[in-house]
Amino acid sequence: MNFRKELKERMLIGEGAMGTLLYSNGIDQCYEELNCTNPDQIESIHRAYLEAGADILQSNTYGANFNKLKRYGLEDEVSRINRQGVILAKKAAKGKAYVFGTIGAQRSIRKSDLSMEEIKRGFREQLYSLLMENPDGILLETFYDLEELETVLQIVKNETGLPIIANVSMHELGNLQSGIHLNEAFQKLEQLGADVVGVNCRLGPHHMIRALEEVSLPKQASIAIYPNASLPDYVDGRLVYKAVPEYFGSSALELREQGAAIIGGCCGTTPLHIQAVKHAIGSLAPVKEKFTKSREIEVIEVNDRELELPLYEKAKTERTILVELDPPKKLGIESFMTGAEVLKKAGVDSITLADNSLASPRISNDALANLLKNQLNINPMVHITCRDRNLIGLQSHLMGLQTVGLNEILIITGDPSKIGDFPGATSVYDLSSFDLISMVKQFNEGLSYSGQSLGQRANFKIAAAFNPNVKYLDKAVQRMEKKIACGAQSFLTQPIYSLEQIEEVYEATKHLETPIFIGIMPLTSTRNAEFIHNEIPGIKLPDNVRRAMALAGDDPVKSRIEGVNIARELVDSAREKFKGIYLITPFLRYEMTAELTKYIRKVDSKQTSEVAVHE
Ligand SMILES: Cc1cc2nc3c(=O)[nH]c(=O)nc-3n(C[C@H](O)[C@H](O)[C@H](O)COP(=O)(O)OP(=O)(O)OC[C@H]3O[C@@H](n4cnc5c(N)ncnc54)[C@H](O)[C@@H]3O)c2cc1C
Ligand code: MET
Ligand SMILES: [Zn+2]
Repeated sequence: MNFRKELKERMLIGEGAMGTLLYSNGIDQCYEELNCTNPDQIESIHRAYLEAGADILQSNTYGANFNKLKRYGLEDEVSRINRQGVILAKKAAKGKAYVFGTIGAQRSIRKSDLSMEEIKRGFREQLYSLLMENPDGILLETFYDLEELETVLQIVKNETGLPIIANVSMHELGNLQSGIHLNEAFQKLEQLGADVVGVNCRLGPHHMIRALEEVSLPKQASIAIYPNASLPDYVDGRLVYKAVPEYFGSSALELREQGAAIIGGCCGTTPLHIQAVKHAIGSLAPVKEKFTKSREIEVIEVNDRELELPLYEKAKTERTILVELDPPKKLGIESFMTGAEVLKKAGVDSITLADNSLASPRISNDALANLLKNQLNINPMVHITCRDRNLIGLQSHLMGLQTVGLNEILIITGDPSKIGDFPGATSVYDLSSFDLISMVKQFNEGLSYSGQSLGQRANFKIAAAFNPNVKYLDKAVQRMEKKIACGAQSFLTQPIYSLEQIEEVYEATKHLETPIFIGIMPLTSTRNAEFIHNEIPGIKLPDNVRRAMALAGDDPVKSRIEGVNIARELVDSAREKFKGIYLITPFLRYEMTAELTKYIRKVDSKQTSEVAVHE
């Protein structure tokens, strides 16, 4: 038997599911451990697939790497489980089928914290264990992350001359997680030396066929397709797949027409599915040519609804004042709307609305932003955290904001749920602030997260957060630079309380062209000052500031005056060096931020007239 030769001459059939078959048999443990604890069961499943017509068996070692086995306390068993996996498949194959050593991705569909170094280490250990038992090839599967697959493929290429099947998994139809199209992914994998490039899992035959229609035949490599039985259904807390083997079989013919040379099955498939494939494709040869549908590139219109200069552009050349006015925590928006009106009259350029700041629920900021826009003709800035919405929610939210013309947004990670009123709530964090900034930039190019056309370009103006209240300012500046590289167009800082810090921020960021809005939040009382000084991470108030607030004591009027006076001093220093000022309204006390706004406008206009007199 010569795999590479046979692959060009006739269609080959792969195995079907192992994991979901064991799961549907009621097994709920580490499937790969069964290679050692219940070898007969694994061998008999391989045998059932062989009898159904499979030409390629794959070892039951999909998740048998250090990082996944560790979850079961089996990290010391990597070698034994993998070696035993190949031995069992060989025993079942009895020389009548090829046996490939299976290696599954370590990063799954969700973002994982595993570094590439950890992945490589785990991968190498698994690969060496499989190779000890002389498989006929290596099958890499369920790789949502192309970068991970490219990395491990290179390692296999360096370690062995055995045939390699490299299977990605699609995110949206035709696209991988990173937005790259299947056709390009196949070309890259072929260039790196995969004998077979393919797709497995997540989608059923229908979507695999549709995706292949836009994929051309590779120059050298062959194509493998391992669809799931169907899309999964969620019944009584378990994932179940519709089992229609005949449909699976007839789909195999279409997959062949679209270029597949190997057809197997992934989740939800059974020996009956593989038998149906065998009946359908018999001993046909793979196609040598095919019609490739051109990719539908929808016309992306440029959205030209720009009415005002974006805030980040404005802040490059003239004084720009943003004031944060947070949505109320209770129903009833009278004082919020009054506050917004007062701030508008005071001369703010925009009102920014936090997204459930401090991880506690507030009236949704997009609803209030809409009211501000429509009722008060204010162009608000909407904060968006990565905490409360998953990848679906974030994309839908952005499309909604774009549709109603709320394009000024501030992207932040978001305070974690555990600090807020519902500490048990999930902090989603499907995306980091860097990822979300990149995604919005991609929206502005007319593409969704996974690279599908949105039909139009969005026109978001992307602000990001800069926290200078950290031990190492240079690290925070590096994060800014990374955010700029992702697409950030301006920065708003955490509140700053000392003149020295304004100077430090200026020195540390003066090389950047991206405008910075310096955050200033007036203190409201001595208690407020002491809380910030003693409990808020990273913030230390200068002694004179704490003393001044303490002198005002419990008197609310004196405290307000003192709070505004201290903020004025900070404003004076900030306005000399930065055009952007970001005033944060404490506890809906908008009269304080309105007073500061008027103050800035007044001193600016005074300066302008002084300059005019000199001229
Ligand atoms: C202008 C502004 C507006 C905000 N609006 C909201 C809001 O609407 N809703 C809300 O819930 N929260 C809000 N926050 C709070 C913010 O989400 C938290 O401060 C969050 O922890 C940091 O988010 P980020 O996007 O600035 O940080 P990112 O740069 O995305 O950092 C994320 C995490 O990385 C770590 N990190 C950051 N910098 C460093 C560093 N120098 N060294 C080591 N680790 C680091 C921290 O753990 C941090 O939490 C706002 C903050 C700012 C500055
Ligand atoms: N081949 C593996 C199995 O059937 C891959 C599953 S994809 C999550 O268990
Ligand atoms: Zn699968």
